[in-house]
Amino acid sequence: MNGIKVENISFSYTEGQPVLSNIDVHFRQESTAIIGQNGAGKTTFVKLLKGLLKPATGNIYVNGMNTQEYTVAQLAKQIGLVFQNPNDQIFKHTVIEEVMFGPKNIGQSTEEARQNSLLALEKIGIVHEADKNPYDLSLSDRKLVSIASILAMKPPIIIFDEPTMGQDYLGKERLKKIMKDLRAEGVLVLSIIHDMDFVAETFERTIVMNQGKIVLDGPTREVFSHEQLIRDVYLELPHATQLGKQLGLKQTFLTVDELINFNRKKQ
Ligand SMILES: Nc1ncnc2c1ncn2[C@@H]1O[C@H](COP(=O)(O)OP(=O)(O)OP(=O)(O)O)[C@@H](O)[C@H]1O
Repeated sequence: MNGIKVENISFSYTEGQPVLSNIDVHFRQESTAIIGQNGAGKTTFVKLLKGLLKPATGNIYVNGMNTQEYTVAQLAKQIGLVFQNPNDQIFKHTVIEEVMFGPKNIGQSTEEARQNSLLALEKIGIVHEADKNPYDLSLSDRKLVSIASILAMKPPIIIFDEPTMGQDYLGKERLKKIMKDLRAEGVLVLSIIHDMDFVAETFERTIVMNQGKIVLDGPTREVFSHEQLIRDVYLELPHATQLGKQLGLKQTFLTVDELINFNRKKQ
């Protein structure tokens, strides 16, 4: 069974205070954004997918492996998680050592790990920083290092937690390309994300969480067509979607380019 199958899971940190309840969802190939206001349970959910936490009830299968029955180390070949804060992930003295740590840990030889790490750094666009100390880099480049560390392990599933945090326009464009390339290579890409324009421009599917439950799940365009529901859970629509609505158009636009093209065709 490929992808991630989540079967009716619940989870709480403190007894009697459920953080997630009755979540039933399947991730196959589509790149998927997980959105929701602060405290909705997104980070807890992805920690469960990664096997860092175990569900109180229900099961999660990662490429067929039940997370209840495997350690985080055993699951690491299947699923990588890029943490929200790169400082939680980085602890070596050079970028290349940092990126090689994960691949070596899952059994790659030093040479193989070096090759995969250099390739990952090249893909991310920071191979020229391989010998620098990660802490001499900007926060946004450090975030790229933490992404390269996961890419170098070549897991078939990669989850990003707030990848656009601290990234400027170029950083976001680069991330968008990395995610789209991964998708084209057959990697299952999931991401927690607060930047709605980035969601609209990047992901095929969007899941909306609120108070520990999935309240909307579908193709990104369809999800953003539910204007009132999105507002009810204190989220905003992407700017292009808002603009289309303000212009009185019925369609749900995801990008400004779509809106411009639509107007051109009308003229
Ligand atoms: N380690 C923990 N111990 C106890 N409660 C926790 C812990 N981590 C998170 N929580 C609580 O669980 C709930 C869900 O938090 P979580 O971080 O999963 O939400 P989130 O949607 O990722 O929020 P954010 O967007 O702010 O990161 C919140 O009420 C939070 O206070």
